[in-house]
Amino acid sequence: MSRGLHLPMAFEVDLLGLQLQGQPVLKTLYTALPRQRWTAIVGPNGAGKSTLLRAMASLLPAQGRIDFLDRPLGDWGPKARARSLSWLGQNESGGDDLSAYEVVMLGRLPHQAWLSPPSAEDHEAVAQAMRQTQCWDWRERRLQRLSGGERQRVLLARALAVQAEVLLMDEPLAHLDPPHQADWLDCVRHLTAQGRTVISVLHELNIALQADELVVMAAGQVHHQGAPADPATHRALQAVFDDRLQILQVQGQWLALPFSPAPAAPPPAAGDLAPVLPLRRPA
Ligand SMILES: Nc1ncnc2c1ncn2[C@@H]1O[C@H](COP(=O)(O)OP(=O)(O)OP(=O)(O)O)[C@@H](O)[C@H]1O
Repeated sequence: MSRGLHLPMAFEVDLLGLQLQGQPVLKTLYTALPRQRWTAIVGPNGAGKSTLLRAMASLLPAQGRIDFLDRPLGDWGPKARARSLSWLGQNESGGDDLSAYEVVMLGRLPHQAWLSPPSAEDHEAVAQAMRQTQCWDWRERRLQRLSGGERQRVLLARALAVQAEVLLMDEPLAHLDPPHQADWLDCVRHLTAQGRTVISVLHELNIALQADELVVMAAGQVHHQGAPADPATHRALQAVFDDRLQILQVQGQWLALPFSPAPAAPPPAAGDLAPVLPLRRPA
């Protein structure tokens, strides 16, 4: 996705940099993320993926320009932004004493007036989101009593209950088993079919390769942006992962397989080279 294209964008990010505790974490960086699509942000550990996503969620101040739905992010009021932009963070803490239902209801706060009780519409949105992520059956259980994967499904339901136009998700598949990863994929496809936008940071490259668009990051910059089937995207992925990745197509689906370069064969020991001769009794 290059500068100057006038497709409708969920985000246009033109950064001069972002520092954390005096350390430059993001450098000069440009990316435009299309609306009604699923974009996956990938790259090695420490590339700056979460930092970029947090800057887009207004959780970190960045130097430069971030436009959200064609308006500068800073021009959005907190409530209007919270209704339009849903956030699922990485390893989120808090809410441990609340029931799963109460946690998901927190996603409805941007729709509620101060101190007013949840409306029928709020309860309906919560029930729908909890059924979608299959956590309705344990809605009465405290968050602290749930396994990592169960907890993640509750937090995902909270993000869905917002019913925002754009969803930002940092490592949404953390702790999810393969069937629930597949359910997450179905959920994302359902959201984009409804006209929503999903932007996710993912480590699971085989899942990321099913996105509509990939942003490949390395060392605080966008190294490449393109379609998952584009050979240039494959080359970029291989480059940022130090060529320790093979990208193959199996039954129409792109797969990324990590591999170790074969260790050099050790030189043979002298004894290994000696011909093995049949022993003969001397005549
Ligand atoms: N609060 C902080 N203060 C200083 N440096 C930080 C802080 N948070 C993160 N960093 C550094 O910023 C860099 C980018 O971190 P970030 O979490 O954005 O990377 P990432 O690509 O999401 O990594 P990962 O794949 O490991 O989750 C890392 O080198 C990290 O050590």
